Amino acid sequence: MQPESIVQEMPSPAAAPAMAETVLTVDNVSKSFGDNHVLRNFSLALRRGENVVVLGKSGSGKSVLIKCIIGLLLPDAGRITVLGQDVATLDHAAMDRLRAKVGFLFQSNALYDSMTVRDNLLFPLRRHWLAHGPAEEEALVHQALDDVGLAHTAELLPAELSGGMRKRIALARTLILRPDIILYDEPTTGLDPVTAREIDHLIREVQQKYRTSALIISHDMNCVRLVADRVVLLVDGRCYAEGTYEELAGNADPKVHEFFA
Ligand SMILES: Nc1ncnc2c1ncn2[C@@H]1O[C@H](COP(=O)(O)OP(=O)(O)OP(=O)(O)O)[C@@H](O)[C@H]1O
Repeated sequence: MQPESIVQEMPSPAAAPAMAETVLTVDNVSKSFGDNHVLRNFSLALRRGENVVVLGKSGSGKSVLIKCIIGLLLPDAGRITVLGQDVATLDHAAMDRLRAKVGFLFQSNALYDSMTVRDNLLFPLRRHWLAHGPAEEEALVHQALDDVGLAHTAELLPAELSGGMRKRIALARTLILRPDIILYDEPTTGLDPVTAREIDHLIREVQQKYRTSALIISHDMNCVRLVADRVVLLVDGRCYAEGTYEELAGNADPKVHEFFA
């Protein structure tokens, strides 16, 4: 019989004082839809400056997990803490303030097609009242575009950009708010292999430049290998295994091995 999980009991953030500050904890979260028990006592911790990839098969609950983290779904049990705040206790205004510190890179990029790149970047800035006047806005737009290597694209429309460029602009729109945490939903899906690797490197550059923490959902094993400091395997609703890419790649457990075969 297969074990339910090969992970040791997750250490609570308080029990890991030697590690960097924990910026996000998912603590024994369960979420079901009727008889479909998607998350079952799932736990993970994300530390400052760390990239954690959640790896799971299609339908394993990765999107449900992200939705619980950003407060779009309410867990049936367990607790999610983001930057020290219990997500379940936040009212709309507090959740909105928290979302300014947690960037979310949608798989679809979710750019506004009718707006220029500049206006796409200004949108979150103005929504969260984070810039003071046109000169500061312009400087922030320029810095964010420079960070993703697309300083010359401010006047272009999303339709005038390649898929990889749109992904970079979506990341710039996230970066402009200087988030503490970035949640990446399948960041390389739909991109050709060369462009996908460029995005992987950009994810690493952002991590190193701004010391952001990132939770990344990905099926792309090259992406996982390149961006993950730690990989969490979501199997049967649980954290089945966790470790570095190399540790898990060398794990002989069949449920772990099939991801790396
Ligand atoms: N709002 C909802 N109502 C009912 N069931 C849902 C809802 N959202 C998700 N589910 C179910 O939860 C399960 C996990 O879905 P989820 O989208 O999280 O999977 P995933 O791991 O992100 O898959 P993929 O990699 O294919 O995107 C699926 O069985 C799905 O049908």
